[in-house]
Amino acid sequence: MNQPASRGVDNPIRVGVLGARGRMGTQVCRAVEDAPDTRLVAAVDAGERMADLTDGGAEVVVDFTHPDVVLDNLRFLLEHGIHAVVGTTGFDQAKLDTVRGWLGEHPELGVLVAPNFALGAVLAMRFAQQAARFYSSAEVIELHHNRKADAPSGTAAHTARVIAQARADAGLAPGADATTSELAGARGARVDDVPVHSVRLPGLVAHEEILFGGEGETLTIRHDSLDRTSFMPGVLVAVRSIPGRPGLTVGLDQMLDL
Ligand SMILES: NC(=O)C1=CN([C@@H]2O[C@H](COP(=O)(O)OP(=O)(O)OC[C@H]3O[C@@H](n4cnc5c(N)ncnc54)[C@H](O)[C@@H]3O)[C@@H](O)[C@H]2O)C=CC1
Ligand SMILES: O=C(O)C1=N[C@H](C(=O)O)C[C@H](O)C1
Repeated sequence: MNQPASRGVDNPIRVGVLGARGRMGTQVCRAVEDAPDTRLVAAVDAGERMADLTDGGAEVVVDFTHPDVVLDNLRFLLEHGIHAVVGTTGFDQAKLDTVRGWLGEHPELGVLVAPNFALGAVLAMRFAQQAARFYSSAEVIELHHNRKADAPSGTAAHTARVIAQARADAGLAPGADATTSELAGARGARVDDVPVHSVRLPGLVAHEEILFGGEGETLTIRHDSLDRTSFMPGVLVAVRSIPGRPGLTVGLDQMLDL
């Protein structure tokens, strides 16, 4: 009986990159070229030929583009039988449901949507989920470089949702405070009732603090990506895993043994 060929140096995974000229895309191209078991077969940016992905025989495409274009990209990939690893942010429940619907027509394909590929950020979200039921109040502060397109960050929004869900699962009401805002926005934006604050400064890369408050104590969980290389091990884990994970996976934690 024919066994599927195992992947490695002699049979590398053929990878395409969308957003290939961007801050993340350039790093992903380099990481894919440097890894022994992956080969970069197409690097496509805005206005360039999507057909390069199919001509190059891409099996997996990594997307770091823009929230406004990522769904169109995904539809193209699924229609052409290509698995997707998506780092682009801006995925709410409606967008995830759209992708799930498309995957229903392509049950053999896998899509990972991950708000953050840095190991420490994934752990921080997991720790926040564990802490949530022990504290009445939580707030998220995300800090990023000033070229970032969106606010709040995908990671902060996901973290807030995870905290809210953990509280709801434990039967807890969201924490209250007595403050009246004198100025709109002074208490941040609300994601599922968790306040989220966005800071944008040149010099920053990607940072998140999750603050919990209870009787006479606080707990702060902080993660710092100091360089975009921090995301690359997670991207490569996802590229290797996604061909064996049909359907929609949300969060890199699903592919790690946490
Ligand atoms: N999940 C994660 O770990 C991370 C996610 N991100 C997210 O990745 C996305 C990109 O971030 P950056 O690389 O910093 O942005 P960037 O602006 O440096 O790069 C985006 C690139 O996508 C290109 N692009 C736009 N439309 C395109 C299209 N239709 N097809 C192909 N390419 C297209 C742009 O020309 C640009 O080169 C953002 O949503 C950001 O939040 C960023 C870092 C880590
Ligand atoms: O745009 C970025 O830089 C980042 N985007 C992601 C997000 O919005 O959470 C991940 C990381 O924070 C870097």
